[in-house]
Amino acid sequence: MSNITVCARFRPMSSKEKKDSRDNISISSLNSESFVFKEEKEECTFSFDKVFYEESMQADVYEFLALPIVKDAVKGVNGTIITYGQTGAGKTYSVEGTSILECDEQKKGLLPRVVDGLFECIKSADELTKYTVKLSMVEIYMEKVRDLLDLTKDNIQIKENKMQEILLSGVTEITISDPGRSFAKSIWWDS
Ligand SMILES: Nc1ncnc2c1ncn2[C@@H]1O[C@H](COP(=O)(O)OP(=O)(O)OP(=O)(O)O)[C@@H](O)[C@H]1O
Repeated sequence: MSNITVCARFRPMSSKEKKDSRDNISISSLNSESFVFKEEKEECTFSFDKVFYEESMQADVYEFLALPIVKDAVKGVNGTIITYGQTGAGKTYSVEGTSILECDEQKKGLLPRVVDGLFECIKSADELTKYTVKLSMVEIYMEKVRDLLDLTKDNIQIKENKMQEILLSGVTEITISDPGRSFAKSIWWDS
């Protein structure tokens, strides 16, 4: 498997989209890695590491895409998860779920699952290894990095150290000791 995994996810169409949808455009599944996009007489096949179709569950996306990254992180390997897509495509749903405070197990997104998974992996790791879990939250807006845990830091600089690690200089880091606390803290800081 390569170092980068790229997946596509379809979400169910809204009632408005169903009403407005054009008959001359269709998407058909070939298998779990490819689909065919058809417009008029033109056909195009798209292939990914995995395609999550409309009926895919949040747990499927987590297990395929995020769990390997969580397991690697516990072994000291850096990982990143990026969602990309036009407005309304389903990025927030995939990452957070219907709400970041959502209790519905099925609809929980990647973020709460990653936090739970991280602590699960740490719990089952050997007792000789000591872990520290820290949380930072930033947003990039108009080319500036803003610290969401301290809004006075509105122009955080991205730097590289001698070990070629990318750092957000001066960003707020809070130490997290259990999964529940990470959300309580981030929500408390946010409000
Ligand atoms: N896989 C899914 N299953 C069911 N509903 C979904 C799914 N993905 C997205 N939705 C719903 O579609 C709507 C748009 O999704 P969402 O808000 O996640 O889009 P977004 O890409 O984050 O948009 P924006 O860039 O505008 O913030 C929401 O009502 C969301 O609940």
